[in-house]
Amino acid sequence: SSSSSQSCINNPEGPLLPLRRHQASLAAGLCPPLVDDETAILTGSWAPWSIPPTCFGPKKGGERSKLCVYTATRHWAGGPVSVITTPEVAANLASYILDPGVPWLERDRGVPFGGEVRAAAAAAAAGSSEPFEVREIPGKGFGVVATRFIPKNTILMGEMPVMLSIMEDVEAWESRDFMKLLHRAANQLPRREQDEVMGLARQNKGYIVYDILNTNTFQVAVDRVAHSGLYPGIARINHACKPNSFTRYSPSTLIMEVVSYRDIQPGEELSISYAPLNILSKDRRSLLQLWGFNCTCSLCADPAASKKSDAHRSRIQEILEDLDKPQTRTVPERIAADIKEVESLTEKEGMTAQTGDLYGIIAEMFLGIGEVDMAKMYAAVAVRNLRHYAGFDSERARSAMEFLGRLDQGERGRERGEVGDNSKEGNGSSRSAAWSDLSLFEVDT
Ligand SMILES: C[S@@+](CC[C@H](N)C(=O)[O-])C[C@H]1O[C@@H](n2cnc3c(N)ncnc32)[C@H](O)[C@@H]1O
Repeated sequence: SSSSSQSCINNPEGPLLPLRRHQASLAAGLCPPLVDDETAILTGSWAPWSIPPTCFGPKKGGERSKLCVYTATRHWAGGPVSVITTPEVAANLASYILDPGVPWLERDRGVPFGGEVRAAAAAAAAGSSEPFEVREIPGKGFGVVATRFIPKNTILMGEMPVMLSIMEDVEAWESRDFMKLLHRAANQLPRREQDEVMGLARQNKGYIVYDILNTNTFQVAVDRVAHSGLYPGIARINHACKPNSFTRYSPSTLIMEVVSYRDIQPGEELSISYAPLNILSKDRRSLLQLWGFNCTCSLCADPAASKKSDAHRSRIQEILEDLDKPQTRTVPERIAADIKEVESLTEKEGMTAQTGDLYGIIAEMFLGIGEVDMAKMYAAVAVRNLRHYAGFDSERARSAMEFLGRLDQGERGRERGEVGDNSKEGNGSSRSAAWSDLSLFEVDT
């Protein structure tokens, strides 16, 4: 077992290590080297970072590792990035900064990475202008407006972060040290990106770089550790409760993409939801306060509209609970009615982007009553949906694909007579042993 669980102090199983060449070095017992302020002095080397890192230790008596700022002036797509993180995360990130294996990833994804990334990476392939532009929007500062018709499911932007800043356990370090690192992270960027970052919206609350990050970042997983990621182009897109676009993040490339959620007409402002799509209006309102503005969408501001929407959302919850009841599961008509209602409600609420999880739950429910073919059908829908809305290499899509894979394997095993017949009819309470350990929603460790 020791060969399969070769472990480095940093996380060798993280999403940042899918490449064969990394597996080979892990097997050879080579972990990516840790780089911090001290190793930089001792070895005279801090590759792939362009500048030796600056670090601070944890609060007095703290157990946590150092916190450092790392800047690379040219990552694989051509741009710069400053990262405030631990030496462990930085070590796993290092080779990805140079080469995440994009052709290999694009084959899996089936679509090339879009927009700015391609432009930056290829630099050559100039060409058609973007179908949108940044404009001033009354009451909102700037915003992004479509200049041409944009069909549904168009990849509008694909961007690498210019700053990443760790979000987990931040109390482990002195906040004044953190602020110094933020300041350095911005200052170490080339002039153009520095100006771009400093020109972004802020709320005039507290220290300036901190304020800018608070107002503009997305939470992203870097080596499975939560960071806030700053994507300056995408940061110009304003919030709407029923948005016309959505974002998806690729943990193996760090790319954030903006994709149209429906057809968009010229002159229409591009919008994304800053809050999860499925929450109730009071939670949405208080969440949006974090960005320092009052939500004026009808879902927030119009009592009748938000009441109706909240009722739909609560009903969706109820249906999911109903599907979980053994007495529902013995009545095919009731299952069918539940699924139909849930589909109609999510459609009404503009929550199609979240139905991947829903279909996953339905697939598990069918598996639980031994309806393997139905389980497979819904699992396949979940996979398709999650790959599109959450991203082809997202954790959610990955676990859905694994679930589907295990269903297929179980099926083949069953054909070979290795496990008993699962397709018992009628008896909703007996969850066949052969399937019982399958679950789509495993907690990530
Ligand atoms: C990520 S920025 C979006 C771009 C920003 N409007 C700008 O000028 O760069 C977030 C900030 O935009 C403003 N904003 C975003 N969505 C808004 C909305 N629906 N209504 C009013 N202001 C909004 C808020 O000031 C918020 O703090």
